[in-house]
Amino acid sequence: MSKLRLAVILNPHSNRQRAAQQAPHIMAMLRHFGLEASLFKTTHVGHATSLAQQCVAEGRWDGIIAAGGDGTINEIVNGMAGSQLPLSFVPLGTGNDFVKMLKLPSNSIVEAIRSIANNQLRQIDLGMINQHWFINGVGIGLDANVAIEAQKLKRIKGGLVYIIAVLKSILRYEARDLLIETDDLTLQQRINMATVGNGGYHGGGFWVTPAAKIDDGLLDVCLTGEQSRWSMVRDSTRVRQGSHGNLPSVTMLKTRTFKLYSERGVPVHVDGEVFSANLNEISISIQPAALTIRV
Ligand SMILES: Nc1ncnc2c1ncn2[C@@H]1O[C@H](COP(=O)(O)OP(=O)(O)OP(=O)(O)O)[C@@H](O)[C@H]1O
Repeated sequence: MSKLRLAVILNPHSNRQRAAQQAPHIMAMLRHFGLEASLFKTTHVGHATSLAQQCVAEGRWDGIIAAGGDGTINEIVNGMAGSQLPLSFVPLGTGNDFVKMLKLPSNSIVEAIRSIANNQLRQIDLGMINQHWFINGVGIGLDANVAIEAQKLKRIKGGLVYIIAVLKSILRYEARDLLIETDDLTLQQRINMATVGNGGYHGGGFWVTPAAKIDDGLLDVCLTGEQSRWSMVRDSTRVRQGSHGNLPSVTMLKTRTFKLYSERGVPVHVDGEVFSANLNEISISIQPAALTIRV
């Protein structure tokens, strides 16, 4: 069998610039496992989408490898939509929430590349929000506000950014009155946070939608109603373990479509990146078996 020819799209900016140093190691490991690969580094926001579009159009690749975090995977998926080209993953991000669904032997670069070389293909679902693809999930409300606050803190480095962003959001974010429509329900509720997942892990390892499967043709939704600031902090350990489903403030749902209306507007993140600071209408659907992956 001839060698697989793979295009590696690497975001050197992932995990606070640490991904940049991994490029030589990744290329050496790909060669070691008998794969032929070329490296394309992103130079700006949105670049991974145009690189993926270019790879699809060229027609000379057997697959693309997303080397970065969830935001990079999202950009690549948006450049590959509709193509049959398989996508693989070398996790280099901060949260790496999507790849947690793939149950790779460990989170190491070598194991990720070993599994790519095994050449097992599978079909997975993708989500779509207002005409934009997502692979892992959409966060609406407080957690999207955290992403917005973190973006504002450009001058502060390291994990402190997230601690400040979380504290500011818990202290200042106000729950919104939302109208939500799913396949079988219409709800009118004051909501602090809504997570719509294809994958199960969000916000850097929180198991918010623990029943999610990436190939079941369904979205998993977790709605959190208005609650005191103290109970938000207290319940966060339950969310990490995925055991928050029966808390009184939490509603879990499965659906194919999810529509939301908010008069005041809500902040939204998609696959961990800020999507909008204020949306009044959101329409989300699941597209079954929309992406082929090689993992
Ligand atoms: N050269 C670049 N300079 C600045 N930003 C970039 C560059 N290339 C890509 N980006 C942006 O970096 C964003 C974040 O990257 P990514 O999600 O891979 O890392 P992360 O945030 O550390 O990981 P995770 O999302 O898994 O927590 C991407 O959405 C992309 O728009």
